[in-house]
Amino acid sequence: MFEKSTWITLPRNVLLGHGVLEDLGAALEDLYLTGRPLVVTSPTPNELAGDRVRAQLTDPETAVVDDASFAAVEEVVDVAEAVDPGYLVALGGGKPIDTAKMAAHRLGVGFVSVPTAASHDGIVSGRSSIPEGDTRHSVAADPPLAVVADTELLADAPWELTTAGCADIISNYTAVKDWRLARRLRNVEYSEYAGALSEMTAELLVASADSIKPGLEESSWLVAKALVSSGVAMSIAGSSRPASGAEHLISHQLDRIAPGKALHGHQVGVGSILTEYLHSGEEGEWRSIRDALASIDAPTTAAELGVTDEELIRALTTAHEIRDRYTILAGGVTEAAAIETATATDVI
Ligand SMILES: NC(=O)C1=CN([C@@H]2O[C@H](COP(=O)(O)OP(=O)(O)OC[C@H]3O[C@@H](n4cnc5c(N)ncnc54)[C@H](OP(=O)(O)O)[C@@H]3O)[C@@H](O)[C@H]2O)C=CC1
Ligand SMILES: O=C(CO)COP(=O)(O)O
Ligand SMILES: [Zn+2]
Repeated sequence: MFEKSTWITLPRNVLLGHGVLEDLGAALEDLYLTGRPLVVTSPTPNELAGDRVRAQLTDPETAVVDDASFAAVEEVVDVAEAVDPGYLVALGGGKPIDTAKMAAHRLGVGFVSVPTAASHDGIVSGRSSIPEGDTRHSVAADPPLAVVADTELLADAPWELTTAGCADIISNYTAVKDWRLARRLRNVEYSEYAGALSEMTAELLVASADSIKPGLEESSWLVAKALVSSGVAMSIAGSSRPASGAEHLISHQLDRIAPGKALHGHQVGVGSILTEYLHSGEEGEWRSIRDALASIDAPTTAAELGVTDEELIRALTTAHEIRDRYTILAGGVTEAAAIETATATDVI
């Protein structure tokens, strides 16, 4: 008997382009949302775009969070208790969007994603990435009901946020390799569609690398399209697997070992150079990944990330402890192997 089934949840409206922030009100109307809106944001995005967002909402309340954590989710839930919101509006980078995503899930309401930076592919995904103690959870939530990604706003953000988004996409290459490895060795459920979409997204972005330059709004357009596509791959998979493999584990570990030093996207990009080398050795594609990162001004070394060689090696040797996700790191990489990998790839 045939017993397979799937349930894919995707945003209903994706508005992407110059000036679309002014269409937020129309996008909300199209969703028939009712009740008070609660804007979940962080300090810089609130300052940059909070008033433009609130001007399109009826009787909005705002919760400003500083990070993506279970405590931040509780802060939002506390504000929501007084407001009884009908829906949330997530405004900012990956951290407020992840926080709002989880809070919306907790509160049983929908949310709309308004990114202020093209820095990560959680804009559309149905998962939140939340650190807790020695681990990092990929928490199931719902994707946004709508995404309003204004390329004018994204292009005004510091260039390194856009290069971080590019690197988060380039890391899909190794994430999918890890996913396939886990299917072969651990019989992990694998989606050909999600894997192919994730890889194709990285390929198309790398093919457009010449058009990704600071000061060009076109760059934000290209990167934001890729971020949406990668988020859809995660929604199809029902997991962050298509966009998060061992390179992400290394980045999550760096967040613990050397907090605040580098952006998520930049860390996963460097992680991808290392894990591609671990997958395929000297003859593998690690140079292509490094060159793709360099071509869009993303870091390719520990020094460019602002972390020490020792911190990088510690992250590489301990990354497998972060969560129970089978990757090329399997039971761990010895210090000698980590040093050889990082040296051979010029990461240290
Ligand atoms: N759920 C998922 O599927 C995914 C989740 N992620 C998560 O997203 C996070 C990374 O996202 P990222 O955006 O780098 O992190 P942040 O949200 O911390 O944003 C990075 C920095 O950019 C600032 N900022 C945001 N917008 C602007 C702007 N327009 N102009 C100037 N500064 C701005 C933020 O300010 P401020 O400090 O005020 O916030 C912050 O300092 C990680 O926690 C990662 O795990 C990443 C990929 C996928
Ligand atoms: O960053 C992600 C995809 O780019 C997802 O993060 P996780 O590794 O927490 O699933
Ligand atoms: Zn990521």
